[in-house]
Amino acid sequence: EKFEITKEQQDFMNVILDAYNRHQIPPDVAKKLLQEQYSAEENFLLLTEMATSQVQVLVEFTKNIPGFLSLDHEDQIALLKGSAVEATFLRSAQAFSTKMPSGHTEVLEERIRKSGISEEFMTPMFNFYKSIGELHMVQEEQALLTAITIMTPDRPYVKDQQAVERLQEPMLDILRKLCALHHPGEPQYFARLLGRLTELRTLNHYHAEMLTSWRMNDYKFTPLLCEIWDVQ
Ligand SMILES: CC(C)c1onc(-c2c(Cl)cccc2Cl)c1COc1ccc2c(ccn2Cc2cccc(C(=O)O)c2)c1
Repeated sequence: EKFEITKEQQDFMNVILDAYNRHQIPPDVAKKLLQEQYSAEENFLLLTEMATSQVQVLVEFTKNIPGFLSLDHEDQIALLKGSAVEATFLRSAQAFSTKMPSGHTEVLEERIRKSGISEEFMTPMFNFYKSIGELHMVQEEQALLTAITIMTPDRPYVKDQQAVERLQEPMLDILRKLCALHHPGEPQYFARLLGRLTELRTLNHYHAEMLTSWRMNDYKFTPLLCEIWDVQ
């Protein structure tokens, strides 16, 4: 049956979901959101800490995606570097729309709005957060969409794109079936999810500009962020 999730697909899904849930931003980092006082510098430092923690979470999650560790090592790095910003946008969108305890969301939005990011990037960023929130994704869909984003074959410097395609395709098939299962009344739901992946790519461009403007104002990043985002 076209939409029947097979036993091995269910097992695969459980591996991805367990990895997605096991690696969370440490609660003390999320808690700081409420405590630290407001200033552009303080907000930037908090967001930098969250982004750094998010990259560590991302690396651990990625290592648990079946097949990732058997890829060429340089391709593993190319996939992580190529997807880090998109995966963080997805994770931060999900933090906004579901997991954050009430009250955190407003504080988080406030801190992002006052962290030295110029107005022109706020609109696309918060439009994306809104468009993800409106999808009401279940956890499995969130976890799979993140894994699919990471396993994007046409990232810069990926040598063996076919090997990445072979890992991404089975995940797209499971996602298609999950969408039919969890959103029976919306036959276009799967297509809408994939549309978000296209929107994500445009955010890479805005993010590169955000980095440039922060650096021009002498904001500093952590070594891990400098490495994954190729700055400094
Ligand atoms: C270096 C820093 C200023 C930065 O540069 N670009 C972005 C940046 C920005 Cl400003 C937006 C989107 C992507 C990036 Cl990289 C950021 C801030 O990055 C983050 C990273 C993670 C974020 C946030 C916001 C929320 N989250 C996720 C989150 C927070 C708290 C709890 C949980 C949880 O899972 O429990 C998750 C910001």
